[in-house]
Amino acid sequence: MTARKPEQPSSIAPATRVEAHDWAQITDELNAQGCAVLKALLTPDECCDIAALYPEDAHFRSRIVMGRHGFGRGEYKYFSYPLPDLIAQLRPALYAHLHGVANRWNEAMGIDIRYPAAHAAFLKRCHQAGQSRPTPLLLQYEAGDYNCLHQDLYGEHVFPIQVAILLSEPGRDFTGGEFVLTEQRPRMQSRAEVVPLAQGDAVAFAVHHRPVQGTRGTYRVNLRHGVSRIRSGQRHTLGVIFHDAK
Ligand SMILES: O=C(O)CCC(=O)C(=O)O
Ligand SMILES: [Fe+2]
Repeated sequence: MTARKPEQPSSIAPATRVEAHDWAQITDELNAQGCAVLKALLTPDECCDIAALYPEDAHFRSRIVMGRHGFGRGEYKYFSYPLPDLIAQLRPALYAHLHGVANRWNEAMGIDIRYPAAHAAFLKRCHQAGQSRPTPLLLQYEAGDYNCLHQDLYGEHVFPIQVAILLSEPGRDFTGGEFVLTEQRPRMQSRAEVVPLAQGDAVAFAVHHRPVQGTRGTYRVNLRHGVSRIRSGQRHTLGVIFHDAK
């Protein structure tokens, strides 16, 4: 007789794990700070499995060497459709919890675009406008690499929140390489935020702008994200962007 193995977190469907997070708190954090962390969204095994896809070109539509474009140093690859199962499940599950925040941000900023409840419906809108190439990406950094501050805009249609998942363990797999957000406020100096992440943690953050409640009403701030220099080792990230690309 074989002993039954206790249920491993990795046997729980990713969409179920998304549900288990405290979305009221994540929503509050996003509204207050423009970013929120989802602890242990992926298990260490899942992180290793996804990072191990990097050399397997059959999963990807293109490879970008950041130094060639002035994006920093390091490289990344965009997945092709169909996405690996785990990513294909996570993307709509995360979107379903984020579209409400996105709609309230647009309302507060006086933007009349609204996002449908289902990711498939939003993707249809992107695809009909010619944005049909998948945007989930896998990034790989070595010692000395970094990712310059940027915004992931790929056409007219933009979902205003994206998610990045750290696949490597800080201190063990790499040092340095902090996830950084900057927020540019109108007629004021910029604010920086460093987001501490452990392996498997996800950060949800504003893609390009968000509303901030000031004393004299709501104003719009402009955000960028990047990664500080990797001091040693190797760092992998999974990027989940909800709009597709031209
Ligand atoms: O490597 C990171 O943490 C940032 C990745 C990134 O720029 C993205 O997911 O859009
Ligand atoms: Fe990015």
